Amino acid sequence: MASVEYRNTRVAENREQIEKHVREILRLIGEDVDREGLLDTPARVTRMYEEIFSGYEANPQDVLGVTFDEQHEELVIIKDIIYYSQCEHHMAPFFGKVHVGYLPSGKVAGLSKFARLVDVVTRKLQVQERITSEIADILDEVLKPHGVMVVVEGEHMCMCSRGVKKYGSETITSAVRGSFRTDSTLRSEFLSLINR
Ligand SMILES: Nc1nc2c(ncn2[C@@H]2O[C@H](COP(=O)(O)OP(=O)(O)OP(=O)(O)O)[C@@H](O)[C@H]2O)c(=O)[nH]1
Ligand SMILES: [Zn+2]
Repeated sequence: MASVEYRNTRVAENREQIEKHVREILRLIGEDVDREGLLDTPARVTRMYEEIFSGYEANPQDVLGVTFDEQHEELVIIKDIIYYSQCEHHMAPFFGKVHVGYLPSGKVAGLSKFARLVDVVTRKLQVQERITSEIADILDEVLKPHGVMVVVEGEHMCMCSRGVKKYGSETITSAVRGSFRTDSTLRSEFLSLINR
């Protein structure tokens, strides 16, 4: 599989209904839905949903695509993979970076596939902890490596723009599988390389 750009086809199928409901929300918050600036907003929001909720239809295992045999059994790190997601509590954006490290056991995946995996796991309603463990579990399942470690950094708009309003606070989550669980030197090597 080369580059497949996923879209949420359910959103496309239900376009009219979604647009109608967005328009209704605008009306209910006190907006003039007929003013010029808002006329195309329901359609724009619907198109945006096709994109930001495109993760529902992808099979994350397939996204890793072609894996190949390679006898490199030392640490491989793909760091600073940017993601944008929506928190399932408020439907507010949260975003940041994913760092992945793994110890291959004879099978590696194309580097871009890690970024594609991050895209499909994050482009749906999520919580940061689940993003972290889903990525670790999928890599563990597909590549069957000696070990995997995933670190996710995130800034949550539901904590910045509303509620506690703590702009700039950062959430860091990690998940370890296989040898990363028991080998603290390996974890330290991974952390020092992603923080260098
Ligand atoms: N653990 C976790 N919590 C999250 C994530 N995204 C948002 N939240 C939290 O989900 C919680 C929802 O709490 P509720 O008390 O039901 O909602 P709320 O009244 O809007 O809470 P406040 O944000 O404290 O005003 C909040 O504490 C959010 O900060 C996430 O990715 N992981
Ligand atoms: Zn939230």
